[in-house]
Amino acid sequence: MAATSVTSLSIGATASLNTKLNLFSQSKSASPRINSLKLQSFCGLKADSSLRCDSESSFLGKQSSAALWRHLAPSAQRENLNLCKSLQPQASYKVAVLGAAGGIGQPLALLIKMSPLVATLNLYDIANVKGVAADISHCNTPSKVQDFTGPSELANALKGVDVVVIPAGVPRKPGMTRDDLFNINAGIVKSLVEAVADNCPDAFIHIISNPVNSTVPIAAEVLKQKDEQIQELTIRTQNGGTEVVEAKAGAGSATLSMAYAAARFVESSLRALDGDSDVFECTFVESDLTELPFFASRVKLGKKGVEAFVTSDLHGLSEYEQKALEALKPELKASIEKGIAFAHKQAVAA
Ligand SMILES: NC(=O)C1=CN([C@@H]2O[C@H](COP(=O)(O)OP(=O)(O)OC[C@H]3O[C@@H](n4cnc5c(N)ncnc54)[C@H](O)[C@@H]3O)[C@@H](O)[C@H]2O)C=CC1
Ligand SMILES: O=C([O-])CC(=O)C(=O)O
Repeated sequence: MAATSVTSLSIGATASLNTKLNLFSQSKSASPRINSLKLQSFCGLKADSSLRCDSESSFLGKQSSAALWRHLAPSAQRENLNLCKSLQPQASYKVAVLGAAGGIGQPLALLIKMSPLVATLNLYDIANVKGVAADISHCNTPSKVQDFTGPSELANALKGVDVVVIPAGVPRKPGMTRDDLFNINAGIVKSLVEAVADNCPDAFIHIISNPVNSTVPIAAEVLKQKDEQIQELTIRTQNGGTEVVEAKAGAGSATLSMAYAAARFVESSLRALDGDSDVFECTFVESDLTELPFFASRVKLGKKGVEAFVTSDLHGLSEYEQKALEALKPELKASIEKGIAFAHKQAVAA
């Protein structure tokens, strides 16, 4: 039997594009490290709009909850916080269970459905998840339950998710070691974590699929590789024009790809003028998406030009993206001001 000092491991806030890889393990006997602001997370079974601090129905149980409270109360007082007030849970988080139709996935989904902190519970599996979701959705707690079946629906299951739990894969049969599961479960975990990195890179990821001593490192590696790929891709995108100038070695800059992009924009403009209500393009344009007066934005085109901005594009940025956005602002601001000053000067001179 493979050595397992751990029974479940978690990876927190992983592919946040800044190598912020945070691994920690929980043995069955380990006591949880608790941040007072996160105390409400431990009140999961209480599906009520308000919680008592000595909640008996916490996942921690009555004694542990009381011990936790004794531990936290002095520091709460020191910080002059009314912890009880801060324990009002709000159903605002999105959780996904991948492998939700399985032996662990089903009761896990049911238990998560009890949490007052969950607004949306996405249940994903390669089969049989519709019935599970329908069944669980009849529990009258606040969260909305959605089902997703098969790889084509995986990305949608993960969009905007805050916490992902992965009990997908095969379990042991008598006579098997956990390591015997490696050949099947390694690939499953790899592909699921790749999808997490692509769709909710800042989510907490909890891996249950065995052998965890290998599947957690697989997940960590997948996330690191994705991180490197994103950085490479960002630099390549920033230098796209230079790549062509250098390849043409003095014979000009981008012409074919630019003509293609412009022709596509013309076609989109014509469709918008023609009344098509589903025309979206990216363009550097006067915009109030940021504090800068112009910004490259995805816009909806209509008969009168730009009809709306897709504001959601700037929501949920990873730390890497947020830093990159802040870093570009001074240079972009200077370029915009230079253009405006030039136009003013010309107007005065005329
Ligand atoms: N970390 C730990 O302490 C423990 C880990 N486990 C492990 O948890 C895993 C799940 O165990 P059970 O729920 O009993 O197994 P199960 O066979 O009942 O459920 C697994 C589920 O995963 C789904 N699945 C398979 N491939 C998938 C994919 N590519 N994407 C999404 N879903 C997929 C299956 O359709 C099934 O619904 C096993 O690997 C088991 O060894 C089990 C107990 C404790
Ligand atoms: O023994 C298994 O295969 C499942 C497991 O990891 C556990 O129960 O600790």
